[in-house]
Amino acid sequence: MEQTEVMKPETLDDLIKVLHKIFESDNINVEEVQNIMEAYDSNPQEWMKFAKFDQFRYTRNLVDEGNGKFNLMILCWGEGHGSSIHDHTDSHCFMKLLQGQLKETLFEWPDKKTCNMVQKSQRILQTNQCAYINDSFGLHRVENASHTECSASLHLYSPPFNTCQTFDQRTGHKNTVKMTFWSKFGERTPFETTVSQENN
Ligand SMILES: N[C@@H](CS(=O)O)C(=O)O
Ligand SMILES: [Fe+2]
Repeated sequence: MEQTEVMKPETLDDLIKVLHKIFESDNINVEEVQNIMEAYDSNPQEWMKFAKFDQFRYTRNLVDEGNGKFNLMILCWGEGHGSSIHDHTDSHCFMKLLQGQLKETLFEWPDKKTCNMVQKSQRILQTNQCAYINDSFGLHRVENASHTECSASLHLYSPPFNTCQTFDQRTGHKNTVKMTFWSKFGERTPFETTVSQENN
């Protein structure tokens, strides 16, 4: 597939503009998106207004709805916060570190007969790095393993989705959970719509 030359987005707004352009097409070049997201140098001044932390669990903060083609959000991870093992509902998932580090652990889909969860690999993502996953790669769990620093990550999901499956590491049993936003466009989401968040 043709890849337009990688230009460097100078700001988060710039990055969002480029992403809109790329996602006008129905054929997504994963490497191109990954390169563009990685090329943006995280500047906390530009994304601070979206980054709302919670004391107890990681938060999902919607930044842009990508003309219906993608959801762009900032996830805020306090010390020790992590997600459960989960899938990505057949979507593309790009995850760029804006601040701190995150540990990503990959798992195979549970064995149909034994329900065993097999760990495939583990890596530490550094600031500005952009990782990619979809369901064909397997499942993952993401954690801020630091006890002293918080982390923030920019996630792009295409197409957008609002439920996923989570898996119990010991039994391989799965649950469908609703995913909600802690804030949208910098404004805290009203309480009623956030109580069912369960993916952490
Ligand atoms: N996929 C997760 C975050 S992560 O652990 O990759 C979510 O959207 O909440
Ligand atoms: Fe994920």
